[in-house]
Amino acid sequence: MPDHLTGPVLIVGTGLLGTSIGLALRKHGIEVQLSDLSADNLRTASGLGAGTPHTPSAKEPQLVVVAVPPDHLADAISSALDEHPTAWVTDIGSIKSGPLNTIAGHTSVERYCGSHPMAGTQHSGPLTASATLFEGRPWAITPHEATNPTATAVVTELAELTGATPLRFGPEEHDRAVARTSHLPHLMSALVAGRLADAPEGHLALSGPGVRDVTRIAGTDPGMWLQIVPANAAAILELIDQLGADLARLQAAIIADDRDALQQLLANGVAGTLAIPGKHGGPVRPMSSVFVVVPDHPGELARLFADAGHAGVNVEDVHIDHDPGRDLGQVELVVDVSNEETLVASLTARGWTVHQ
Ligand SMILES: NC(=O)c1ccc[n+]([C@@H]2O[C@H](COP(=O)([O-])OP(=O)(O)OC[C@H]3O[C@@H](n4cnc5c(N)ncnc54)[C@H](O)[C@@H]3O)[C@@H](O)[C@H]2O)c1
Ligand SMILES: O=C(O)C(=O)C[C@]1(C(=O)O)C=C[C@@H](O)C=C1
Repeated sequence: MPDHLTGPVLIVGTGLLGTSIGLALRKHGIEVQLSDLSADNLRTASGLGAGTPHTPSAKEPQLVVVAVPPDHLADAISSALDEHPTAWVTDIGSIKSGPLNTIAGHTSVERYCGSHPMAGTQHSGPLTASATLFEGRPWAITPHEATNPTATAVVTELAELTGATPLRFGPEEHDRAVARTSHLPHLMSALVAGRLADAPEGHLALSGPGVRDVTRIAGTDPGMWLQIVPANAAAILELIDQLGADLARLQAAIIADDRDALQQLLANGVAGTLAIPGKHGGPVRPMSSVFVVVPDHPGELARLFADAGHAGVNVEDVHIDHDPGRDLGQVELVVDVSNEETLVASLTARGWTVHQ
């Protein structure tokens, strides 16, 4: 077996993640075989061009990527090691220690190296998959003590080929890290969104970008999270304890109108947002938002992006808001702060209504 990624790659589980990995690998001409318990998802993924359904006569895979729901990871990794005795095996599940502990006694466990791309959306299933899902995102590579170094190298190459940035973590360290960066944020988003579900009539008409930013991920199908949370309970509970203490401090500060205490809690939040690394794991670059009023007609967004392109400005992020009751939308273009004035001048000259 070559010690770098040549394929074929067998993807087990053709949902959002599995199909996105297949699409990204096909762009590099790597042979991708697909399998799934759901014949519908398998058909959709292969129809989208993520690979071809795996058959018993298919060429032996060099690498198996297990992309099934968290509760089924250990069984699927173990089956992959049994059924493909010459293949390296990885999984891309959101938690690493539990599945590893279950398969630790497998006679071929050295062929397994866990991994976890920090990329996703609030949707599941193959239909919303994208070849570019992983671009610029971190991808944890989590070898265990007995992992063969070639398995680690091949899985690292998988992450790189999809455009992600591979980062090495031990499995337990990984689980503690994602409790903070993924699991707690998801649960808090769900709790804040839960306060909206029983809002008095009419109040939600005042939903601006703030509440949308905080609650987007709460819209995810709870199925995956019902499996992730118990699998990382200890690390999540430790953070909930800390957060509980913060909430008590916040409550006390508000009751006592203690501006200093309130300032400290808010400043901590600012420090937290600044600590998040930028794209590709680089330092955070200062960004600016340019808001553009866009008529709610076909083709207007394409025209706006083309005009931003003419200005020579790279749009780093986009958010779209609809103005309730009006035939207008507001598009927030997030750009490097050094490009803000150029973009505003260029879009204004081309007839757009722009706010900063
Ligand atoms: N969605 C995300 O944001 C995200 C991000 C990173 C990692 N992950 C992890 O990736 C994995 C897949 O998540 P997803 O969002 O693609 O889920 P998904 O629900 O979109 O897809 C899961 C797929 O696995 C199939 N499946 C279930 N059990 C199977 C089995 N035993 N054998 C073969 N196929 C099986 C299902 O039919 C489905 O097609 C999960 O372990 C999740 O923790 C998800
Ligand atoms: O963007 C999103 O929708 C996600 O929540 C993706 C996200 C995360 O960043 O927390 C969710 C769970 C996965 O294990 C990895 C990525």
